[in-house]
Amino acid sequence: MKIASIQLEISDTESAADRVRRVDAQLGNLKDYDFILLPEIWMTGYNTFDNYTKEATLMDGSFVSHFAKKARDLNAYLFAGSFVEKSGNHYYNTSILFNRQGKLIASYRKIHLFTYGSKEGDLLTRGTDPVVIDTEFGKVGLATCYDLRFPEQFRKELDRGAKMFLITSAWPLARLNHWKLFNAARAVENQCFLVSCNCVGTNQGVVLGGHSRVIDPWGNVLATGDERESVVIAEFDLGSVDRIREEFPQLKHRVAIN
Ligand SMILES: NC(=O)CCC(=O)C(=O)O
Repeated sequence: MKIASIQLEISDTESAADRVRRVDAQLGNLKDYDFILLPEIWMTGYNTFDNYTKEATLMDGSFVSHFAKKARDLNAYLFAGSFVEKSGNHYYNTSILFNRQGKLIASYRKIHLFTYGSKEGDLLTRGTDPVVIDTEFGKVGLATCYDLRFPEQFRKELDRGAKMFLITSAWPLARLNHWKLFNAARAVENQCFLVSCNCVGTNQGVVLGGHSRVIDPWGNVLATGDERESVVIAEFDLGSVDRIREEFPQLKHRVAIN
């Protein structure tokens, strides 16, 4: 399975339309990938809270239809990162996954909204449902940035059959050590592959941390970005998850603790 994580630069000077054009150009260069990822609220810029309600779109709006077509053109699973979704009087941080035919096969509303120096929790409604979706390679669990700090969400996804986690993020450089730690911990404790997509650049004074990761169930970093815009790529066999879990059956040794 070939995977590409587009570690996008976010700046306050680029318009959303220009950023979409730039992403389209990057996608155009990614031939023969099975999974492609984009970061969290990348079109608006995660920290540009004043634009959240202005730029919010419906689930059947232009953001979704645009990337449905891209997935079809690329013949790839496209995890298009997240956008501000408007639904009735509520706004959500919603990530979306398309299959190779451009069908929207999963949408996930961020459960753990970030409130530490962030207006996300004031502006948005939190999601309630962890998401795991079947793909031709196996089951995949979705999560968004701050969710990484909450292992119980990933355990729930494991219990629903996840063999790989896809993470969309706008995680700052200030807590890069936590980012690296949680990326590895969620992979190792659940014996899953984990692929993350973070932003770089400076958005509303927040320096974003990059270091998008591809991590195997042993915690080995198969690929990583640095603090510059790049496409992080890796190739691995998701079938190896079953072999690793057989060889080192840690998940069979769980004890229900009340
Ligand atoms: N976008 C986010 O959820 C940021 C999370 C973060 O900065 C942290 O957990 O630290």
